[in-house]
Amino acid sequence: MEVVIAPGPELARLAADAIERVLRARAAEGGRAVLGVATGSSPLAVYDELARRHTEEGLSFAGVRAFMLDEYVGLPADHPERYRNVIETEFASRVDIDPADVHGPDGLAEDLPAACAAYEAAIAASGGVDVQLLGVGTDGHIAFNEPGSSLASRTRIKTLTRQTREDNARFFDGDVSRVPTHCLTQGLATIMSARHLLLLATGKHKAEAVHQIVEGSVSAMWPGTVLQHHPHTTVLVDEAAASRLQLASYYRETFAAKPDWQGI
Ligand SMILES: N[C@@H]1[C@@H](O)[C@H](O)[C@@H](COP(=O)(O)O)O[C@@H]1O
Repeated sequence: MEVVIAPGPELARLAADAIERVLRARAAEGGRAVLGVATGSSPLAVYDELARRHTEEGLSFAGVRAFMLDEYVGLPADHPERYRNVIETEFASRVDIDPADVHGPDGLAEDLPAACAAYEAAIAASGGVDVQLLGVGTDGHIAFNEPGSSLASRTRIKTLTRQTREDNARFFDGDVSRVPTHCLTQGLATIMSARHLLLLATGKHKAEAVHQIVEGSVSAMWPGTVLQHHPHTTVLVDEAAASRLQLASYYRETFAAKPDWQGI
């Protein structure tokens, strides 16, 4: 696991660099990159940077396929907080990706388990996710894999914890009763199948989760700790989110000594 401690705008640039590298490498070999996209506030600066590179530098997302991490169950199709709409607003509509290439679990399906299985099959059929953006909940959840999630889980229905619903109430006029109670989420094993994981966390409220994920024991109680088993995870954090890391000076020295060509 590689830990990078830097100011927010620098983190967004590094994440965009990693994504751009994959896009260019796939395009050069005549293939199609597969991008894992996430909701929440953490990836927003990355989408801003990717949109800027698209507009100002001609970075193209034509042919790129995107897979979302999760979706609320039951939010109406036109609800602005439906994750499909959030990704459309924050990312897809700002670049040249084909809307038909943006996929998410169908939280309005009549048969939700079948929708979860279909989503797993679609990810597999794409060849798998090249680079996956991730945020983290204050309780250490990634996507919507709440504490107690099986480390071997695949896309499925989950019940949201009170904590997550309270955290997300800010997107629903501060009214927790309007936050859906259920979601469909990629499982931890689904996320672990991606080739490169980029976890972004900023702010003091993420410090404990970041500490657990990077330095704690692997446990379903802190679902993000499963990332310790991934061969290529990059944890991008600002000073506040890094404030509980025991080996912070080691991570800083390691990154500062890294040659320019190595990237993240
Ligand atoms: N399902 C999403 C997660 O994917 C996200 O990581 C988390 C943290 O969001 P934020 O980045 O806004 O703190 O929020 C939600 O629960």
